[in-house]
Amino acid sequence: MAMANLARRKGSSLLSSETLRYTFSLRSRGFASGSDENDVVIIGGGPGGYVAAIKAAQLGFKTTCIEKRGALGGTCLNVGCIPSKALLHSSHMYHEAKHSFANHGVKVSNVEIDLDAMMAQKNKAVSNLTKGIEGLFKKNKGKHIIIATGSDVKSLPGVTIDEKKIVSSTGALALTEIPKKLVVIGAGYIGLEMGSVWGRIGSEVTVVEFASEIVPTMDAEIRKQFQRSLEKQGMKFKLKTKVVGVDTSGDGVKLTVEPSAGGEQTIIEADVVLVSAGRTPFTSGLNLDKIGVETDKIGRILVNERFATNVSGVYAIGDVIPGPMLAHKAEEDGVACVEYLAGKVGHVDYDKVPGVVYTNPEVASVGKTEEQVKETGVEYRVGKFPFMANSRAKAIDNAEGLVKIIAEKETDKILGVHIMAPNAGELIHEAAIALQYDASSEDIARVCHAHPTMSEAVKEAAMATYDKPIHI
Ligand SMILES: Cc1cc2nc3c(=O)[nH]c(=O)nc-3n(C[C@H](O)[C@H](O)[C@H](O)COP(=O)(O)OP(=O)(O)OC[C@H]3O[C@@H](n4cnc5c(N)ncnc54)[C@H](O)[C@@H]3O)c2cc1C
Ligand SMILES: NC(=O)c1ccc[n+]([C@@H]2O[C@H](COP(=O)([O-])OP(=O)(O)OC[C@H]3O[C@@H](n4cnc5c(N)ncnc54)[C@H](O)[C@@H]3O)[C@@H](O)[C@H]2O)c1
Repeated sequence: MAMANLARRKGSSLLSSETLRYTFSLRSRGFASGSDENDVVIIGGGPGGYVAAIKAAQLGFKTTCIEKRGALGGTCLNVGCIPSKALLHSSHMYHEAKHSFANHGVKVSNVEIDLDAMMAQKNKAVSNLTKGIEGLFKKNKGKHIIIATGSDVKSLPGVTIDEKKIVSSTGALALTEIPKKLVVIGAGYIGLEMGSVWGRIGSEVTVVEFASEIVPTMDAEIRKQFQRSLEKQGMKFKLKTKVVGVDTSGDGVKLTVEPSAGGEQTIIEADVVLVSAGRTPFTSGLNLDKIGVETDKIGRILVNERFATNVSGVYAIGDVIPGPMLAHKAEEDGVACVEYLAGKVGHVDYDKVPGVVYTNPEVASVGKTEEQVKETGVEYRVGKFPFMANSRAKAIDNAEGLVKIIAEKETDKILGVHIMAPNAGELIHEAAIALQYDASSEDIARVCHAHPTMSEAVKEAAMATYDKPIHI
């Protein structure tokens, strides 16, 4: 019986070029069955790699996964999606207990944070899930080797990450004390999520952002409301500002900042600084230049629609190639890539990958922003519905946010959906399906939605797009 073969490599020395050459030779052999060789070797056990490995085994390939970390799951499970969502949930519960329970007639006194317990709960979630993948590997038999080396934190000139005073997201997920003053560099996904975690449990959070707005990729109207909401929660923003120097010689950190366009410098003091100004593809140690794999200016491996690089037999998926740096996108890449290898047709549409910022409220979107639609020159309609007019949101006293739908004027085909709500990350999937199947706003509006649910706001926004809503 074929057993799961999990080859792990610890330490910083990554895959040798020898292993990559080995991968080519396997591909050129055309996945001959009955041999002791692997059909598919996958480098990296993150969401891209481990999902590709499972799919490859399901499709009958002899597969091996090579992972340098001591656990599977990659950035996402070990130091990304999962631990951050664990801390977001714990800190949210604390915040609710302190600020919202009383409104619901629930009296609590002495609400306190036990940071060790909070971190232990996060660590438990991570280890359960990473072990779970090993279970999935065994269940799917076969030798599994996953390839997809993911991404790493993008460093900033003159800012050295020590994971103590100057931390990346990895350090921010494991602080042993609540910093009095946290400065976040970059108002993107990581900055706003981790800023929320520490802000909720007591840190004074200042976010320094180079651009003139937070999450520059977000629909502008939603973004403005989102920023106001975060400001109400106490987060401070310094937009159009860049960090030009960092001094860690004293007890804390002194950051020198100046306007992005240049100008007068000021000093911001912090106990901890989080560097969250983007991530960069991770290909260190792969000797890509030696084997001639083409990359773009920022180091992303270039692939065709079948995930093949310019070097025969070499494929790439996930954060290491162009496209949204998201776990679910990496998973879709993994499945599609292996399906192509099996002679089937794979499918990933990068224009329909949902994105979610897991703050409170959450902000979720799929498809185009209004600004992007405008740029295409297509005539469009916008329908909106505020949660203030949604009965479930009112019943639970959490009615911040809205649903916004953008549809082509002539055909009513939905082009983009943007939701700000406590559970926007769940609500967005109705819209993702609608976009995938080229639905019109009327299609959504005519589907019976259960009452009372937050999803009714999606239906009402759809009604507002092609006609009129009922409840406003
Ligand atoms: C703090 C944080 C929060 C995030 N939250 C979310 C979220 O909520 N939702 C979401 O969709 N995305 C989130 N992301 C992004 C998500 O983690 C990535 O998009 C996703 O992990 C990419 O998957 P991947 O398989 O391409 O790469 P990775 O998950 O980075 O996995 C690559 C793996 O390859 C291994 N590796 C690298 N080189 C070698 C080598 N030479 N040999 C062997 N192994 C190697 C690495 O050790 C790593 O385990 C978050 C990221 C961070 C940092
Ligand atoms: N909820 C999620 O799905 C989730 C959560 C965390 C991370 N991620 C993924 O991880 C990736 C990396 O996250 P991130 O927050 O580091 O990147 P990001 O791309 O989301 O945001 C980076 C921000 O930093 C700003 N910036 C860049 N250089 C700067 C500088 N020198 N000074 C000040 N600001 C600067 C950018 O304008 C941008 O707003 C994200 O793109 C996302 O794909 C996703």
